[in-house]
Amino acid sequence: MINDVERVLLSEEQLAARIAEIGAEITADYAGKEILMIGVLRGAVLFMADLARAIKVPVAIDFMAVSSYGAGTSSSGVVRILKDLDENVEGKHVLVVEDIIDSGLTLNYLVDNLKSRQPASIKICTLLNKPERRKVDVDIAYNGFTIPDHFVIGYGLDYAEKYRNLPFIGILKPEIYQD
Ligand SMILES: O=P(O)(O)OC[C@H]1O[C@H](OP(=O)(O)OP(=O)(O)O)[C@H](O)[C@@H]1O
Ligand SMILES: Nc1nc2[nH]cnc2c(=O)[nH]1
Repeated sequence: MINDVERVLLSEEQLAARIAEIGAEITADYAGKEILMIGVLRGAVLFMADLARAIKVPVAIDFMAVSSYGAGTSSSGVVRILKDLDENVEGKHVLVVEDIIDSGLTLNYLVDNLKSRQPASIKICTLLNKPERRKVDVDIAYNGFTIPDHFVIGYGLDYAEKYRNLPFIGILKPEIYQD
């Protein structure tokens, strides 16, 4: 698995340090409130688990699964809800947690969908942001790292369901996906 990595973009230590910072920022911004964190399966799971523990106000957790990528490396633009929330978001302070925002198509669809359910507030937190590939505007409240346009894997992010358990964010060797 490690031999498929061209280079480490963000080390385990860099990820932990930045997540501690974002957690402190979110804790201050939501003082006196409760957060409903909505994780976008499956990539956001590792980030969400670490971020939740860095936040000191009460956090409830729910998940949505949407599909836009299949096994390829770019978004089709067609977003489907594969799993909806278990919680009602009406009147809640929703924090949508993503691993990466690339074209923005997934989040754009998801946020519109969630807004129609009348949360008290809705904000987006992403670990990684790839602005070079943006197709639609996304309003990001908390951004871990802005990264260049490489296909990255690890710390939740996959290629064809592999590499999610790498503890760092790495750049995948192009020959792995350019057959
Ligand atoms: O900004 P976009 O171009 O829409 O891309 C971002 C989306 O792509 C990835 O999900 P993916 O569909 O690969 O599913 P996964 O999280 O299960 O790996 C990522 O987790 C985001 O949800
Ligand atoms: N694994 C992975 N998924 C993505 N979805 C959008 N961009 C990326 C990326 O660079 N890596």
